[in-house]
Amino acid sequence: MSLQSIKYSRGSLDILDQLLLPVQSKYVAVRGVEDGWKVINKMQVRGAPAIAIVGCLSLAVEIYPEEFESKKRLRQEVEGKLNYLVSARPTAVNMKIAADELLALANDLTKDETIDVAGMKERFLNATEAMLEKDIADNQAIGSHGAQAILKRVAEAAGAQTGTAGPVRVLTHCNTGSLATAGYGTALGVVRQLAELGKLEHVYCTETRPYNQGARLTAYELVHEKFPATLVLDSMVAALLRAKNVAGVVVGADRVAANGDTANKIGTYQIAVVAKHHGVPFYVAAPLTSIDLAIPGGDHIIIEERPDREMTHVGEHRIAAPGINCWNPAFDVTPASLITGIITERGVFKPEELKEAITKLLES
Ligand SMILES: CSC[C@H]1O[C@H](OP(=O)(O)O)[C@H](O)[C@@H]1O
Repeated sequence: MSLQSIKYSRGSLDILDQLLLPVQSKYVAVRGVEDGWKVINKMQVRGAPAIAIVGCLSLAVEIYPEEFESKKRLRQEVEGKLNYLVSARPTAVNMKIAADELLALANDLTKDETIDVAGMKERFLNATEAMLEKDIADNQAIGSHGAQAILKRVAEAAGAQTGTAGPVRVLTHCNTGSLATAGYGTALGVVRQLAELGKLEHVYCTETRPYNQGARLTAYELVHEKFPATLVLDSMVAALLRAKNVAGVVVGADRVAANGDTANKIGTYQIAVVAKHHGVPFYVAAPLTSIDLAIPGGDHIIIEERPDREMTHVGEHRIAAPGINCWNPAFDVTPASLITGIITERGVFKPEELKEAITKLLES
């Protein structure tokens, strides 16, 4: 059993093929950008942060053995390959943000007369490799901020001191753990932190049809960690919140707009509506690399639509009537009005505070 979604050393990249989990744990070699694009598009690797990291590392393994005639030639190669990688899946913003940052670095290095083409390539490789450790550190910070926010909320509701709250029951959707990131996870990082604090009574995970990230991946992680966990059907969330005293919902994000509207796995919006009805706090956990201040609201987010076969078949087994039409958006948008807080590595923000707070952080 492995929870390491990405194995990298300079010149070598392997990803855990998540289409085969949980019954088979098999790594697939990614030898360059073409392989990187394919494993992202086919969802052999998925999860907004993991998509960006695998995409950028696929470029790193491609350029590592190459000798470039000039810094301009290297920059041209980097720009073309990064734009190609961004096209693999349109909704998560992390790959686009990483591409923009790496292209800005390539532009700066091209102009820097103190660095030759070999030095530029080394600096570029170092920048892509740094994404792995930074993502894990960000996720641990998200976990800490998120756990404290949920416990504080529970204590306030009970009129008690924050330190006395819990243990709590939480619900999560899709997979936002080590299999969606470089490690530890975002929303599942909050669950891990609650468990590390001894404050996790129970975690419920939804199956997350049709790719079943919850049943296949999150359940895999929770069993691996020996957390008290229960799998529920996507259709059970209302009954669960009514019956099981869930203290909070925490989900991930693929793209958070400037006003806090959040695109996440299909079904998230529905859970947020049910949480509002039952007075259960609803949190989004996401690194700053999932926040897109360039778009004002959720209506501007492109929602990926995936093949009908993901709905009509489970593996090779057909479960839907031949000939039926299907609608298979991979994500939906939860309006900011349904979100209690957005948990980042720099703190927890109310949606209405997000744009100003993140702008200040990015300028500091
Ligand atoms: C920390 S992963 C964020 C996000 O990505 C997942 O989508 P997919 O499995 O299609 O890549 C899901 O929406 C997670 O919440």
